[in-house]
Amino acid sequence: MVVMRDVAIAKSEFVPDQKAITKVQDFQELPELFEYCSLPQIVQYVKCFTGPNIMSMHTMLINKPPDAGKKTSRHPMHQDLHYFPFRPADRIVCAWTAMERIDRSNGCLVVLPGTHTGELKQHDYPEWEGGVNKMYHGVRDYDPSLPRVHLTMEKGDTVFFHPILIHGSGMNRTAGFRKAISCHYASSDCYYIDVKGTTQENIEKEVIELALKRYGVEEILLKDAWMAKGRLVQGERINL
Ligand SMILES: CCCCCCCC(=O)SCCNC(=O)CCNC(=O)[C@H](O)C(C)(C)COP(=O)(O)OP(=O)(O)OC[C@H]1O[C@@H](n2cnc3c(N)ncnc32)[C@H](O)[C@@H]1OP(=O)(O)O
Ligand SMILES: O=C(O)CCC(=O)C(=O)O
Repeated sequence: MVVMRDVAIAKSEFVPDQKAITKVQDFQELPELFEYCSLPQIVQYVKCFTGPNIMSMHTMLINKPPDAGKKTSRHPMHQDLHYFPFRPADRIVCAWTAMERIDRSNGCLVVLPGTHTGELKQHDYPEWEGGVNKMYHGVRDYDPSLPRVHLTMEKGDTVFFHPILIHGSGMNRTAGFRKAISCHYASSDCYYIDVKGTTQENIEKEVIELALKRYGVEEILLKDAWMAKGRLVQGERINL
């Protein structure tokens, strides 16, 4: 499990530690939270994309904090496939469930409809004055005039989306912590790719640096990190 703090709040001396938490990632070994990933109400839709052999690859409990005034609570527009060294993209899907009412005031999801039919684009850190959270890469070039949809969701509403869909989320302008839970699923028939020489090389480099710093692990590839995180939800574990 990785506990992540908002960069602006983590660097402030005045905020109690737990008030800085922006997300808990990789909860696949925590039964109470992992129950979300196998809920029949969710899996019945996931199966339409993955088929019967379903792996959970990435889990997040997102706790977007009240913005500290630096706009770091925003999540830049990105494509999740940037982080994933496995394919095909059409066999990967994200389920994202609102744990309370989420609208523009507390930083709802923003999507660019139809972009899932495009290509994976180059991602980098956005040039934001107030700082950017670690590994929150954004799409370098997308057409800012494309129509945007802000997803207002009620507690328990779930959205399912493709890993090439360009999406992000806005600033939390309220005093509350905006909560959502999500799981990225993939078919266990998916296969790993080598990201060397691709646009994903920069995220692999960061993951390798983090693995060395946090766990003292040397000589890993992006796919090794994912192999360790993946967990079977249903069916048979094949390639992943
Ligand atoms: C990899 C899979 C992604 C899947 C795709 C889904 C889309 C996404 O969610 S993208 C975002 C993914 N982000 C991540 O996975 C990041 C995971 N986070 C982490 O690993 C840690 O929280 C990490 C490395 C940022 C901080 O680790 P932690 O052990 O808490 O650090 P800590 O010892 O307190 O602080 C170390 C330094 O990092 C800084 N820091 C703390 N939090 C952050 C942050 N959010 N961003 C940037 N710097 C930070 C601290 O201020 C400190 O700086 P300094 O050395 O200058 O004093
Ligand atoms: O919950 C959010 O604010 C955005 C989550 C997201 O886009 C992601 O983690 O990929």
